[in-house]
Amino acid sequence: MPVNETFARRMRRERLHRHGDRGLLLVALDHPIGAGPIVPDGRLDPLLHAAVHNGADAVVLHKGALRHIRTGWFRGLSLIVHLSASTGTAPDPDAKVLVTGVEEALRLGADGVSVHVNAGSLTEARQLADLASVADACDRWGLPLVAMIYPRGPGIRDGRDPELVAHAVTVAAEIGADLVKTALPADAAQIARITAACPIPVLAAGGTTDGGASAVLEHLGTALRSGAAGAAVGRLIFEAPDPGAMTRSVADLVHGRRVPALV
Ligand SMILES: O=C(CO)COP(=O)(O)O
Ligand SMILES: N[C@@H](CC=O)C(=O)O
Repeated sequence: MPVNETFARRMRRERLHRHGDRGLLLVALDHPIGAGPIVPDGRLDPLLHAAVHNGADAVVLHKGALRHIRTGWFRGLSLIVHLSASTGTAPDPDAKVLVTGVEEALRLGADGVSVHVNAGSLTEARQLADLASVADACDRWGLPLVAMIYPRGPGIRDGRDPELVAHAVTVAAEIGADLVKTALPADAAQIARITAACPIPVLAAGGTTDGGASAVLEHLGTALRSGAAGAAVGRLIFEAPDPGAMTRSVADLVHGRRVPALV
């Protein structure tokens, strides 16, 4: 436990772990602002159903989505409200901006908040300042903060470069995040080095499914065996023919540390 953590923040951070172990599975549904609809009928409730019944600990949502889903899911799931956004069609899609704040997230019932920062982007300075102001508000309110930080920008050739990823997760910890989510490299030894050097738990992002679902599951398994504290997974789950079964496969890795049945 960090020595200067308040009772409220510690309680809320511990409560994120719905399965009583050290692993954390966040189902990330914060993609619609960036990429458009993620379900053909606009209904997120079936994905929430899949998450709550298959081992997820929390879901990540933008505030507007909360108007269109049932509250009952959160008897068995925690809610992380995502505070930042950009669209994929923007002149600079890497330029994330804050679209709501910590007090509003608390009014909405959040158990935690998340902020995305693209380290190396043209607007990195402003994104770091935004993360820092959210971290200060989280300190005031005792709310857990997840930093989603990725090396991304005009000078970044490989966003999974181990040196860049190690630096990025360190930035998140130094600014005051409780947890950091990033795209980890493929190599187990590099992941182990990154997670060992980072003072806060590192969550592995799922990432694109262009190489097939099995490749993403295999990567998540490697990350979890190499020091990742959990996973934040979106596309792998909401693009799956059976999101419930896919959530279960990831949850088995996160909570059961079992090698997945490849789908
Ligand atoms: O945390 C995430 C998005 O915010 C992870 O999403 P993907 O698995 O689609 O990369
Ligand atoms: N936060 C991630 C994925 C979700 O939208 C990103 O912006 O790349």
